[in-house]
Amino acid sequence: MIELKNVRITLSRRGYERFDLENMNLKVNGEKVIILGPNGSGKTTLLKAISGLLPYSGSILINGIEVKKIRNCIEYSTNLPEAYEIGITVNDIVYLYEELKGLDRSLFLEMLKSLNLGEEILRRKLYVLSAGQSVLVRTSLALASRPEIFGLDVPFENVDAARRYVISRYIKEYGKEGILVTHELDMLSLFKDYKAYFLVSNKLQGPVTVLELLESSIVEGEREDALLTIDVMGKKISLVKGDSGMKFGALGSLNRNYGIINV
Ligand SMILES: Nc1ncnc2c1ncn2[C@@H]1O[C@H](COP(=O)(O)OP(=O)(O)OP(=O)(O)O)[C@@H](O)[C@H]1O
Repeated sequence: MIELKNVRITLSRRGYERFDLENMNLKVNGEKVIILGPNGSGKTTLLKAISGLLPYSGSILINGIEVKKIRNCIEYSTNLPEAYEIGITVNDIVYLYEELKGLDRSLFLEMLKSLNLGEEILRRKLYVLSAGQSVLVRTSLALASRPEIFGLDVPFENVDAARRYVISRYIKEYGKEGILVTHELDMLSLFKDYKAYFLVSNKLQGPVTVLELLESSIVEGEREDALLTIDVMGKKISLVKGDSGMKFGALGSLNRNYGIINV
């Protein structure tokens, strides 16, 4: 189980504006959920904190244990590059992860094969792989350790259409529960029974099931019959059943959701 209670994460680098996520609350128990949200809304930041890669205040529990106290949580795997980019070859990472996370090498090799990635990739350093190859290798590494829980950041980014389908099959097959961050609306229809949350305007809003999302329309303002009302830059947008607004998947509707079109 992943549990976030009043989590606050502050990113600051000298000379850059500060970025804060606060009051993040979430419970993922025996299910896989999707987090959607505009560029820069903090999805990766949230996943990094859940993966033990960033400091936070409040509480992030993986199976009841505070993440900052866990050195290597065997039940949890992530595809975040920070967990792998240590300047060694994919093969060395495989050895390391067999040791550290119980990675199943033969499952990993089977995944590479079905993704049509030759084994020569094992001899290369992760950072010399193409963007798509890197994400496929990291996602396969995360899933081939047969984690109980996963946190996957944009596993379809830079991945071609054929391989997206292969990787989504593995995402569905492995891990009892987890968080999947994606922008790829085309892929949502493969995850219809998952719950979706929106990270917009510094709020984690939801859930609504992906099926409801795909069948819903977006209207401006608050509506009593709304499946979900989202705050987007101080304005309210409601997801409602039926065709009274713009269909969720229609051109422009997500833009509204993400606050690009001024409503
Ligand atoms: N070290 C840092 N110091 C200050 N701000 C940072 C730092 N790292 C990231 N940020 C900022 O934090 C915000 C959230 O970044 P994050 O990568 O979590 O967004 P995201 O929702 O995953 O975006 P995308 O959809 O583009 O991947 C961005 O505005 C980013 O510029």
